[in-house]
Amino acid sequence: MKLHRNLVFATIDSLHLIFNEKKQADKVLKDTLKRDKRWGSRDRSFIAETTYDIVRWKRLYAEIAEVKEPFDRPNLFRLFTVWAILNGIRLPDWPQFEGTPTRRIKGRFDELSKTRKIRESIPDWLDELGESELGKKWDTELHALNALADVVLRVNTLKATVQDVQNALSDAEIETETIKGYPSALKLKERANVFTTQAFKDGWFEVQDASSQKVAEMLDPKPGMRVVDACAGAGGKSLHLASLMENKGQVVALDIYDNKLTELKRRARRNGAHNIETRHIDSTKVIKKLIGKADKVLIDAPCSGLGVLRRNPDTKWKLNPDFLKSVQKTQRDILESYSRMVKPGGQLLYATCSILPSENEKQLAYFLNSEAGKEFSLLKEERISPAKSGFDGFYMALLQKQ
Ligand SMILES: C[S@@+](CC[C@H](N)C(=O)[O-])C[C@H]1O[C@@H](n2cnc3c(N)ncnc32)[C@H](O)[C@@H]1O
Repeated sequence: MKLHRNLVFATIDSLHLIFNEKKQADKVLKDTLKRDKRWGSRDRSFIAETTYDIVRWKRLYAEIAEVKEPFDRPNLFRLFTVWAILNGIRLPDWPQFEGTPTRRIKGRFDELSKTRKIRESIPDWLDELGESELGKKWDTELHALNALADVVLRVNTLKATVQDVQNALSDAEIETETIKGYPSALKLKERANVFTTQAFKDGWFEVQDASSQKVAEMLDPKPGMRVVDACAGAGGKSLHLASLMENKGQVVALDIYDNKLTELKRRARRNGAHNIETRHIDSTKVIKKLIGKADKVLIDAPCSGLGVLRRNPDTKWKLNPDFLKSVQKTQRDILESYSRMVKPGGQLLYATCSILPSENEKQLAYFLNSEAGKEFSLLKEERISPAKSGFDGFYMALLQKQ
């Protein structure tokens, strides 16, 4: 692979914004990729994949390069150099790469890789937490969470069949395959930008990991029901619920952030999902009005996001113990308060994209022992292990109200 100056500089600029200015990686890349209209898909992939790689391996690379945050420009180049050497890429004759200690980099990589928290590039506190919560399993889960995520699509059955989407993408030279056990999922055989395809613009599919597709399926909403998606965000699950309900009945999508609901409405229009009503939670009244009114309630709770590190590697560097504590309190509050929206005989599904029992099983046990939880019993639960499934880490528990 030949390194091109403007692509490497764009990568370095992105890393500066992510590491030093603490900007969100996906937003930074979205802006960076708009910078030059002449960049083709390979150029864009180089910038995005290299940036994500260096974010993912920040600790390992920084220790190999012996550099500390905040990273000045020469140090960002040192991180890039480590990435290039470890990926077997020949360095061009640029001043930034003069005197690169190739053998030392490889030697330090071998030496430092003996220590898990450096090899897997994770902060000390998070490594200790993972081990204390998951024991021996942490080793394999952590390793799996550093792999590159597949691109998985969910076919919008309101508009197309799996075969329709496969054919349309194949015409655009994007090959896909079905995934056993996931009826609406298609996996890309090779990474590609699917957002520019006509099928996407026409709302035939959404990009949604296979594990995430299990959530709405486990809730199993029926046409005609009233289903509340209590933490709807930009609506990944709301759209899936609407399609499982064949546009009949009502999906009430709630969130505390109105801008996310605005995005949800835009996506719903593209998807032809007409039975979604958004409501911004701007006071407790919004929940009160829905008490005892829902056949099914989905709580796709805010969480650490530890199950989706492959997709959002910068979460490793953004998470901190205080945030974790506060999000766990939010999870308990939400379960207690939002469970009241379920009507007698209805169902509640609690889900997170975390693999930590303290956000999952333990929250559920706490809820079931609380006053609000006494009316509920556990029907089934599922933990999706990134190591075993190859997809995102998720937890979901389905509860029945008496
Ligand atoms: C895991 S994300 C939801 C993802 C979304 N369901 C999807 O499938 O695309 C959790 C959401 O909970 C929202 N949230 C945080 N605190 C909340 C609260 N107290 N009540 C409702 N939603 C909340 C966040 O804004 C975020 O959109």
